[in-house]
Amino acid sequence: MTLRACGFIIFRRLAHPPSPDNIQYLLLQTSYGQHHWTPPKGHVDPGEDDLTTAWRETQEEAGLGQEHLRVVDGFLQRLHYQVRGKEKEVLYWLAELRDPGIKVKLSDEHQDYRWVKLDEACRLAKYTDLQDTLKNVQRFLEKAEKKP
Ligand SMILES: Nc1nc2c(ncn2[C@@H]2O[C@H](COP(=O)(O)OP(=O)(O)OP(=O)(O)OP(=O)(O)OC[C@H]3O[C@@H](n4cnc5c(=O)[nH]c(N)nc54)[C@H](O)[C@@H]3O)[C@@H](O)[C@H]2O)c(=O)[nH]1
Repeated sequence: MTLRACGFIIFRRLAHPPSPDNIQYLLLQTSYGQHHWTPPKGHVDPGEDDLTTAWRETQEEAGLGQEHLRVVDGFLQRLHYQVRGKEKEVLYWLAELRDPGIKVKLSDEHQDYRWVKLDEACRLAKYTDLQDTLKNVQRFLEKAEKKP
């Protein structure tokens, strides 16, 4: 059976420098395994719908809820990779931190977090599919800004 996880790619915009250089992404580092970096996400509980999972995991792992985040319409990315011989599907929605000063609160599952620009986010997220997803987000945001 395919493993399934859902989460949010979360970004914030700082007041300076001018856009798009002010866009930073939130990555969390696991406190277990290879200490890898990903956006907040986690396994779908039995009977739970995907978006509910994304919100629950984001609240549990980063302390961020609907009062802190604004979902960006029109973006949903699916990743497929293998974990210990099993297929895994991960769905990421996109959300912006409403107030860039809001603090992240980690759970025991993570040991560190960083707000980083695209280049550094791609360096931390060492998987090509996740790097491509982050690049897609950046393009998506830059295109949205150019719309009248
Ligand atoms: N002690 C211990 N405990 C673990 C371990 N493992 C899990 N636990 C427990 O599970 C709970 C987590 O539950 P949730 O939060 O609900 O689930 P998720 O958020 O889904 O978390 P996972 O960590 O299960 O899943 P992934 O992030 O998907 O990593 C799995 C593998 O895939 C690779 N990988 C990661 N991302 C990408 C990508 O974007 N692209 C590609 N291509 N590959 C990627 C990565 O290299 C890794 O080897 C924890 O509380 C622990 O109790 C472990 O190794 N040791």
